[in-house]
Amino acid sequence: MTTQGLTEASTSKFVHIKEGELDLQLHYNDAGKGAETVVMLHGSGPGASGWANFNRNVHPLVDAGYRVILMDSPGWSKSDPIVCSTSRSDLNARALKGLADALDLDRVHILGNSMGGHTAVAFALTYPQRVGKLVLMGGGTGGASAFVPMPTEGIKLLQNLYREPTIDNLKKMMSIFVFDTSSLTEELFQTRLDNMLTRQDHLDNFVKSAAANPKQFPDFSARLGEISAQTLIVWGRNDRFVPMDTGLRLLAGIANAQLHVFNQCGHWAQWEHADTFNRMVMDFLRN
Ligand SMILES: O=C(O)/C=C/C(=O)/C=C/C=C(\O)C(=O)O
Repeated sequence: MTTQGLTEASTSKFVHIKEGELDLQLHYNDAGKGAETVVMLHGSGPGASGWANFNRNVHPLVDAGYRVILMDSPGWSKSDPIVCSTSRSDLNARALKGLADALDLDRVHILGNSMGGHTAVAFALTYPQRVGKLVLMGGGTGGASAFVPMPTEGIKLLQNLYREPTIDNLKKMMSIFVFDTSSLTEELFQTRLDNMLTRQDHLDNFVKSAAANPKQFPDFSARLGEISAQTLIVWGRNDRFVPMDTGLRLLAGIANAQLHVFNQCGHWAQWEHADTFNRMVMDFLRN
């Protein structure tokens, strides 16, 4: 199949899920028709969505023969709003279980970015039989860094942007989000700002959630040994949001893991180094 014509609008779908205490509508994008499915999970920034995070990764994977599902987590984009006062990683994992059940997907590969990585690990710990391979980028577990003060400078800017969603605060955050800021266009800023402001309820709920439970992403370090899935960990050496030693903790804990570190790369490896990243992921999934 060739991906010409695949757009956010042409792949956009909704589903109602009931999973434990979760009873809500999820938005997702569904692209490609392969026998194997790759689920992509976005990060926690304001205005993030599956399509915003992975628009440089969907087409190559669809062309390589995979079905690609982008799940918008509860509280983001076109999915229903929610206040989370417990573990956001586990809440998202339950949402993914509901989505996988609704789509009749027994087993999925999961590619998670930042919060999406935390969610992928939570899913692998709770539903190990439903996981093929894992790709974790700039995320996988919460917990303290041995080297960098927490919250990091990036997370402080992200939280500030949730509280005051202005173009200036967006630009401040984005200025340390990626390594090469010359790749950020006014169009990208404007799209992201529009995404954020369309859902003031999501912004308010994120702030409420953080007030109710500042540790939205628990530290899974002690349980990483339970994960048997083959895992590719990808990090940017210049990540100022989730520090690189989190990747080393994942590598130490997950037995079948390998780590790739991109130089000159911030928190968005899948976007900043998209071509190499896509080749690496396809090679990892294939072998
Ligand atoms: O605080 C954490 O551990 C996780 C932070 C994130 O998930 C940040 C992600 C930001 C994006 O991916 C974005 O597109 O804004």
